[in-house]
Amino acid sequence: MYKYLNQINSPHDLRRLKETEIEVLSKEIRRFLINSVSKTGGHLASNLGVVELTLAMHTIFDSLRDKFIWDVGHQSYVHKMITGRREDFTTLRQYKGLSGFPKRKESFHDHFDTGHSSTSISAALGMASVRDLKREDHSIVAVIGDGALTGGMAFEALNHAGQNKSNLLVILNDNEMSISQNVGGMSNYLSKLRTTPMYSKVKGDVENLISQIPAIGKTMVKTAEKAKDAIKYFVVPGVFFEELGFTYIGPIDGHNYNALCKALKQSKNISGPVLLHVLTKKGKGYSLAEASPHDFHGVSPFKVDSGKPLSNKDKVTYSDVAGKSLIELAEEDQRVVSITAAMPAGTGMTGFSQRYPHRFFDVGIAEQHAVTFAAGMAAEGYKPFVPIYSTFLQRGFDQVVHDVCIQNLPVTLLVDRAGLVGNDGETHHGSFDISFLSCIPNLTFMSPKDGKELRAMIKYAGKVNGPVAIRYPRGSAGEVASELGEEIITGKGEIVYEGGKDVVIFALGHMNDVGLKVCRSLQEQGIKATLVNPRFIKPLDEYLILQQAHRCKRIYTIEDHIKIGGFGTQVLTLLNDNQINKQVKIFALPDMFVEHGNVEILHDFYGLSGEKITESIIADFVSNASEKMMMSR
Ligand SMILES: Cc1ncc(C[n+]2csc(CCOP(=O)(O)OP(=O)(O)O)c2C)c(N)n1
Ligand SMILES: CC(=O)[C@@H](O)[C@H](O)COP(=O)(O)O
Ligand SMILES: [Mg+2]
Repeated sequence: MYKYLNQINSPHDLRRLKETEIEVLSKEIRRFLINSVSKTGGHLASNLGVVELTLAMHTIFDSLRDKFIWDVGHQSYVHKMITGRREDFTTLRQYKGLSGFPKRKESFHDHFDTGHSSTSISAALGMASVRDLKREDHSIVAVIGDGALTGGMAFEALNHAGQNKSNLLVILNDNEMSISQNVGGMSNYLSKLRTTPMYSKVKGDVENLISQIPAIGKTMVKTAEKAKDAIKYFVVPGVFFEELGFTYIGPIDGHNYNALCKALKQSKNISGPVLLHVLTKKGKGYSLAEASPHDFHGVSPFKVDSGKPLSNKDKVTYSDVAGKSLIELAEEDQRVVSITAAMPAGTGMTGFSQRYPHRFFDVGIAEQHAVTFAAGMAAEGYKPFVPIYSTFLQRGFDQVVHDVCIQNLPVTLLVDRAGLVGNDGETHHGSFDISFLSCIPNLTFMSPKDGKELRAMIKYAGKVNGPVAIRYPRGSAGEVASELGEEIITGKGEIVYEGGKDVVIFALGHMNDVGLKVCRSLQEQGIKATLVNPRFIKPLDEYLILQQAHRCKRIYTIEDHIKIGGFGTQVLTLLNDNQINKQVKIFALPDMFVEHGNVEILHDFYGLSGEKITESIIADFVSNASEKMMMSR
């Protein structure tokens, strides 16, 4: 079935194949990827686009000695396939299975872990600098997409690399797409490079030509220099990168294996940093993905013929609710705008962007900028909302502190993908936001138990004249009724289930679902439990928490977040400050990076499933009862 693919046991095997055989191999790789990812889910379109590029890199370089750094890393599947991990693709992104991103612990061919965007050039430059200090001579290659190039870190690194002068190859994989359509001035500049009449002109020819312009006399020299510069700007391809100190090669057809090999070889002989501009098609070889690369960027299992997902995708997600609620708010309040850092669809904002194109801003993969941009708008009297994944907000921490909260500006962070996200794993779980946000003065911080409450919280945020954050998870928000849900009052929680005084459970946000199951199971065992939805992480509903803590024998908290600095520790501090000396058990994630896998499996493993929590609470009651018996003897 896979004539040539089956012959590739290591990258060295590539060098035995002829050009025509590489062409067939490329098709086989694409067929393998489509079939395999259609069963497991994963990042498809980006990988289909880099087949020839990856093969050429492995032909010209030796990935055990030379170091490839894949930006974001979602396009590293082909690299994984030909570095001995093809068999593992049945387990892709599953619990204990193959990671969807490069992992140093997975293979000696992976030299740097990625997942968040725009880190590759910095990491590559760091490695190149050590190589130079040690006087070693291997190659370092960063592969960065046009989307990832919109991230500030990439520019910071280009700026440094141009001056540093270390030998370093940056391959710019330009497919004119981020997850959605790419945006920004750099993206426009790359489009111009694609269409320049100098398309394949080698820059040396042009520079030669320029150097032949005669310069006579002092004024003439100056004029000639100016003219040279002007000409250079018009005719030297990639002058932006050239001026930064890079040698620019390209653009090269990224699906032409021979041309790629030639350009990679050429780059090896150039001293200093080189930028190789490669043009590829996202989704190449799968017509549905070529036509709609956005839909096949990250997929759940799907039918290959139709491209339709296998499972029912009609569930309303928290992101959907956020998008709809923001449209409603924008209707009422002209000052409401929405800002995304390259995640319009993932954050549920497609509808908003269509409805209010002039009030919607996609700033590229630039979370820091997104937050400060929002602060600027807020300072001018607008009400910016920033829907952003919890994990990517980590990038914007200082901006939240320095630009939003110190000035007490009315920016609302819609912290999507809070808690464990599942298959993307440790780089993407949203398990730190409570720790890093709740310590910031002026911020109001909430978490809804369901979609209905999210809608109410967004409405409430619209009225707050200061910074607000609302955290909610990836996935289904349950049924969202058309009415708004209970009114949100600052610092007020609610009792969700009144079962009695043996146990009180404070469950944060979506963990109320679990909390409810636990209460019912405990009830069956004769343990009377009450469930409280605190709604607010900041300010805490101190009255309700203290009241319930006084009244109940045992106190538990549940959150989809790490324990350190989380919601439970704040409850603990409150009780301590109020001299309530009862034992509190915090159900939260441990102090470690949680691996990839299905969220239910992970929650169960880390003791956050209804079953595990119920068992643990019952065990407390049993051990307490036996302690009492021992003491009475
Ligand atoms: C800091 C950060 N923000 C957002 C993302 C989400 N994200 C993953 S891939 C991607 C688009 C990348 O586009 P590009 O680099 O051009 O790669 P392509 O998929 O087009 O090959 C985005 C926005 C991320 N991984 N990291
Ligand atoms: C690679 C990356 O960062 C994104 O593609 C991410 O995987 C999207 O996650 P969601 O599927 O939760 O939108
Ligand atoms: Mg791209």
